[in-house]
Amino acid sequence: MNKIVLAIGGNAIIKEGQKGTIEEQQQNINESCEPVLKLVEQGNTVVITHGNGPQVGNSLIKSQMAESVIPNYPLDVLDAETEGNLGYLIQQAFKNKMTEKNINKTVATVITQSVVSQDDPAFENPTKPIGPFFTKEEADRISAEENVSFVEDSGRGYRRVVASPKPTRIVEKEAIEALLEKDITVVTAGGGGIPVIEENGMLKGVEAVIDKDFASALLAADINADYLFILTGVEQVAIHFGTPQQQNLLEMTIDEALRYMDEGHFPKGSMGPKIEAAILFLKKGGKNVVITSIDKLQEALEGKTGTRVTL
Ligand SMILES: Nc1ncnc2c1ncn2[C@@H]1O[C@H](COP(=O)(O)OP(=O)(O)O)[C@@H](O)[C@H]1O
Ligand SMILES: NC(=O)OP(=O)(O)O
Repeated sequence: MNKIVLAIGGNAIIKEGQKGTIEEQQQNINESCEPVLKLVEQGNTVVITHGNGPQVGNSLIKSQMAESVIPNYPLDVLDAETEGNLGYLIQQAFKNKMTEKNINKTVATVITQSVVSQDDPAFENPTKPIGPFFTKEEADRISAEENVSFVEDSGRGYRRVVASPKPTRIVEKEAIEALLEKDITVVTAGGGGIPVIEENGMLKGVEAVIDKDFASALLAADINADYLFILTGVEQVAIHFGTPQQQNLLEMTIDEALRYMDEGHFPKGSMGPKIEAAILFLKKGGKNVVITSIDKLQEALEGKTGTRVTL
């Protein structure tokens, strides 16, 4: 049977147009359980990673709005908060579904730290969209008042952007492997893990949000996963996305992917990192990487849909 890493986008947990209440997030996570549990029932070892873009952006707004009464928290601590609270919601939803189906397994969340380089140029060039979507007028007003940057996000509106350095090491990798050896379903690398730098061998949090696709690719390669599924809002990656010329892709080689990237088909804050993460996984020795939506997981595993990136 296979070891499968499933990376679930933060935008699948708070969907476009939703405010992000806990009930909405629980409902969305519940909907994700069925296809994932099917993999567990088939005997696969499953690792669930997830995004935190909408959630950590919301936490940042909450923290800033409450600043006059309680201390503001740095972004790494907010990353940790979202990794904890989403981990809780995910492990509870999966455990309940397993109980319903008489699957006697433990689900556990591992809070992870992801080491990044202090010199990563991403600190000077914020690209990671977080939080809610705003109109252009709202984004212009907020950026003038608060000195924060916004980008247009795949035709869905404007979102605040923060630095997103590349993870180089998952500190808690051995803990994850130990749980997998005990056949425990692991939820981990949430929000890409908490960004930390190493100074004289010591770890220290830094203010950023790691792309969970990169952290998932790194983790999947490090634990020798057979499959990395990058699950997002679309069934397949496309060129000319969102235009009348849109063409969905069942497969593309790394060279084709890099050419499409150069031609601007994969935006930096959305599809771009997924493609780069897929390439990273393959270059680190990974074999199978597919980008698709969670409801198409089984069909994608059978090669019928999704977009497979190949060497
Ligand atoms: N070339 C493309 N092909 C398919 N989807 C694309 C493309 N370019 C941008 N997108 C958009 O990017 C989204 C994935 O990015 P995002 O929602 O930020 O990821 P996540 O699911 O990790 O939160 C897709 O749902 C789609 O709306
Ligand atoms: N941290 C992260 O990659 O979050 P999203 O998947 O929500 O963008």
